[in-house]
Amino acid sequence: MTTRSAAAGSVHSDRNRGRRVAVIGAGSWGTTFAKVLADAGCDVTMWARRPEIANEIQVARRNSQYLPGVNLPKTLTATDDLATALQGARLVFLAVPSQTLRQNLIDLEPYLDRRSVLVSLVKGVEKTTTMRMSEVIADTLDLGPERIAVVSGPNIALEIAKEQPTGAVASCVDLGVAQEVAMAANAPYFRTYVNTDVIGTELGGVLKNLIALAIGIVDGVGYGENTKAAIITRGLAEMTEFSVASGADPATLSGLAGLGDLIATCQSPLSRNNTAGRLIGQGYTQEETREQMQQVAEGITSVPPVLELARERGIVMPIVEQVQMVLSGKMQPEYLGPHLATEDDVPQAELSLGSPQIGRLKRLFDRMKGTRG
Ligand SMILES: NC(=O)C1=CN([C@@H]2O[C@H](COP(=O)(O)OP(=O)(O)OC[C@H]3O[C@@H](n4cnc5c(N)ncnc54)[C@H](OP(=O)(O)O)[C@@H]3O)[C@@H](O)[C@H]2O)C=CC1
Ligand SMILES: O=C(CO)COP(=O)(O)O
Repeated sequence: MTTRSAAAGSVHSDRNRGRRVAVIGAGSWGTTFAKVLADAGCDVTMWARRPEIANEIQVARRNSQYLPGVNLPKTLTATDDLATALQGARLVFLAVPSQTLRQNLIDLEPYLDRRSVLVSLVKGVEKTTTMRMSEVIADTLDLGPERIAVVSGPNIALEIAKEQPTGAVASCVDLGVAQEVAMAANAPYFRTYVNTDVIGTELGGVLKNLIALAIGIVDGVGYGENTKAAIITRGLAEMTEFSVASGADPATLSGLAGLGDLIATCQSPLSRNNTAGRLIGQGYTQEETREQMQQVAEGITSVPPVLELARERGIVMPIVEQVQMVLSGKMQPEYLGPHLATEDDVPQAELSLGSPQIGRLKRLFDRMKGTRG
């Protein structure tokens, strides 16, 4: 079968001819995004922290650990040396775990061109600071917002690596910079749109992971489509309320970076968050689930900081609250639902909460009464 990138010929390549970009991180998303950029005609160098991964990409055009069966473009190069990866790169795409990003930025700063734009592909929140990734970049590198962009959307890596068509949003407060990022990431099978709502675009990617965990949990329990549809619908309401309270435009949450990504992640068995939730719903502990997962499931780490921010902002997130209770072993997975469980719903023996927590849940439940579905 002719691939879309081969069929499209040089139209995309011409627009990006000579554009040097770097991708930091060679897991499933870093490698896939590097392929998108290369198929869009950019001159891409990936950085892998393990030399054997860089070597396999460079020599065999494969990353067999993260993208089995996928051939990578010949124009893609890889290295385990940060200075080489960053040399001359105007756009630097970051595809590392959210909890390591700060240290990765500290490591790469000496080699960074002061005119470079940093583009986060990461969908998590820093646990220790509750910062979004664009905030971590600004904080660590002391960059202005016009030098920081994010890309997010319904982007399950393996599907895109196989050139199945989809889209994403590139966002920066400077529309010109968002357009530059989008131009670099427009491949025949990957269309990148633009907006200037960095907060909404970024939070869409963070929050959908938490709802996907809830979907996985009820799937693991054996509940069907009604339960999942209700969780997705109410989940989107939670995502939107939280994001708007954080400064986002609500329209962003009904676009590719919100609803689009929510649907993809909640429906796909390839989603790591969905998979982690399913294991927990089947009765594995959080620790056992982490051990079984070979890849990053950002949602598990993001739950506590998101709830902390929600409380600060006076936002009620019943589904995320319940995910937290299940993850911490305080509620059995079968009691998770689209509404907030209270002690009236859950037999006391199944709910190992202290009385302050029950009081909090009751207060949240009271505030939920009359909420539109
Ligand atoms: N996969 C997907 O479909 C999508 C993922 N994302 C986001 O992309 C981000 C990266 O995830 P993804 O590529 O999927 O994760 P993977 O689990 O596939 O890969 C993780 C990558 O991070 C590297 N890594 C781990 N620890 C460190 C560290 N301390 N310093 C530097 N690199 C490290 C790993 O290197 P090593 O192999 O050496 O361990 C590996 O390259 C996440 O925030 C995720 O939410 C966004 C959209 C889609
Ligand atoms: O962000 C993603 C899809 O857009 C990938 O989701 P997972 O991290 O759950 O695999």
